[in-house]
Amino acid sequence: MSDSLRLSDAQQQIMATVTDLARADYQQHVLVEAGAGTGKTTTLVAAREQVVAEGKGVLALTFSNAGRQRFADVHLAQTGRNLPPKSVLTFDGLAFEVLCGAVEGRNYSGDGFFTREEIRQNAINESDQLLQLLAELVAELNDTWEGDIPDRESDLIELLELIGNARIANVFRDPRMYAEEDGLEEYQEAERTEFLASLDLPPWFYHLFSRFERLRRESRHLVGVEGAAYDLAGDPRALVRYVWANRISVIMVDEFHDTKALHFELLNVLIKAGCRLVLIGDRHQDLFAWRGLQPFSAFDSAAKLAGVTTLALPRSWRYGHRIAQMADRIVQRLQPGAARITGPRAQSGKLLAVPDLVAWLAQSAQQGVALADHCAILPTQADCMMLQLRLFDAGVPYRLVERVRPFFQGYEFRVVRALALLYCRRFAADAPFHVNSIYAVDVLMNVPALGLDKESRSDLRAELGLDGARRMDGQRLLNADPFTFGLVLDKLAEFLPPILTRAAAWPDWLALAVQHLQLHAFLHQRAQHPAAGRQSGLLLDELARRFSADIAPATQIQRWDEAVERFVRQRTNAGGLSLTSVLHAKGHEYARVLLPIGPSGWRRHLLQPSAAGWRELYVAVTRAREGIMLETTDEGDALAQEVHGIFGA
Ligand SMILES: Nc1ncnc2c1ncn2[C@@H]1O[C@H](COP(=O)(O)OP(=O)(O)OP(=O)(O)O)[C@@H](O)[C@H]1O
Repeated sequence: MSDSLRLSDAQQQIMATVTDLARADYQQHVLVEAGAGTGKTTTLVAAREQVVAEGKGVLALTFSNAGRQRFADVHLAQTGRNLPPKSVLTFDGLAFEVLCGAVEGRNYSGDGFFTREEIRQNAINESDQLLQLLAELVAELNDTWEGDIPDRESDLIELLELIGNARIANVFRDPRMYAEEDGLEEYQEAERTEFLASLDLPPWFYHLFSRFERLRRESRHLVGVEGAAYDLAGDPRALVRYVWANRISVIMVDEFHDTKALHFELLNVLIKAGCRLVLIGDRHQDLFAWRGLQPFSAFDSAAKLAGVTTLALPRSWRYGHRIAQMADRIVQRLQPGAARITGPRAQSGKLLAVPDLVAWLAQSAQQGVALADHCAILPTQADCMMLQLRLFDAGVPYRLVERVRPFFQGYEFRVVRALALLYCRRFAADAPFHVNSIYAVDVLMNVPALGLDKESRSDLRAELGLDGARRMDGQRLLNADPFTFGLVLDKLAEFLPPILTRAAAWPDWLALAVQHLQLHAFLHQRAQHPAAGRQSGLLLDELARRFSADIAPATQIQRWDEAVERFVRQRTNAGGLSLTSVLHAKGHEYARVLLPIGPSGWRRHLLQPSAAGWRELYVAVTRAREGIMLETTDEGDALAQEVHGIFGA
């Protein structure tokens, strides 16, 4: 334990209970419910040291890689030592260890999930192989589904993500999904379709999911780390062998709020293997509101375990009483009468509300204010795109955290760019050629309203060099030249609906194209969830508005390219503001958290409150150590009142 950190009484009580649990000769468990920033990870790391000192084998589990890294970092900071290998794993990481591991020449997995030879040859895992398997399956299924399943590489990556989420959510354990395809009565088929529609999933998704899972299991080489917990749930004895062989008797789960039914099944297996559980989490940080499914109540299930002691950590260390008050007001809306969240009075926390966040940031950047410890947190990635656009315009340097894409690589930007190119080629001077234009056209080719069949699409892709080999850095080697590119545009233009083949002035043509190519529907279908689909539509409108300026589209494209290049150069050496979505902000902390309260921000969370929405706002607010900064838009009394009600601003 580092000298600078003195554990509070509540933290010490947890330590003492964990020590008792490790020493006791009967099975006990501890469940700690605590608010954000109350020192959950800090306490768990300290408790782990104590259990190790008792001579017991302990395994710490988290859900995300970020959580695992944070656990390891806190351990290093507290003890000055690195954790021994494999002592903190994600659930999927543990499952992978178990399914691929062996002890004294015997696999943990009873039916020899992998042979030693396979492990030696490293034949396992590799998401590239998963992608290949999925690509083959999609190609096969598309014969039946007439090309409805999107099949570009980026689509396949998104489909893998969707399949991963479907696994965690265990949606296909729903009785409506059980029946085998061949034996389905008509009404069962209707029920299944309805269930899929209620999750906003297309009808082919069930077929894709179930066939993919079957193939993946059969091929055995293709178990990836991601989603491995799902496979392990089908082989519980392997898990028992693993903990016995490694003499693990205490399991600690950080981020317990992320436990889904699937993971709880594994925890039950661990209990049957004789392990004691130490579970710590914050029920309000469960953000897994995937497609409107009822979240699994891990805390309620854990509270019913035999021999469980429930404890709490009441006080935040991260932020002072002012931010604690905001967090508390959100929690009270989620769960009236919930235990109050408090923070030290001496550490007050700042609240600043400005009408234009971007202008404030631009001014601060000019005055040399370091923005590196500031993070703008938005509800979805699509919201991040909109803010990016504003930051980009104002020349404010920013850094994208985790999977947030630069807006100029998003579908919305690419599809509008491709339309501008088509217009140039058909009605104006020739279309400017640039590698980004090839990617843009590739997106447009997938718009269903254009009606390209699979063959035409793949011919055009081949002409653009999009099926070509990859370079070492994973980028494709695009070999199209301006001449071929022009021909591809001509061929693509043949698929335009008649109304778009008639000459019209530029911005009017663009508006017609957005409407007649049903681009909102296209983006909605590609979004991970409906809210993201709506935001994606707003971004499309905004980009279309920008491209509608009274300047020739060719000039506009060139200007964008120059601006993007400038921006990328500037970004590489700037310690700019971080920008992320709430999902990726989890587990991190920043000095200042910036929350835009506009249409592409937290507005709908305040005006159309829902439990999932409140949880997201709670996570965003509680990432702040020193202050919250709001961008308040003048959108009427109702919003102003809500902002006042939560933030006191
Ligand atoms: N006893 C203590 N004294 C001083 N600071 C502490 C103490 N316990 C925790 N902290 C500090 O409080 C902050 C939050 O701690 P920690 O990350 O462990 O909280 P958490 O509850 O796991 O957070 P989250 O809810 O975001 O996962 C850290 O900066 C940590 O160093």
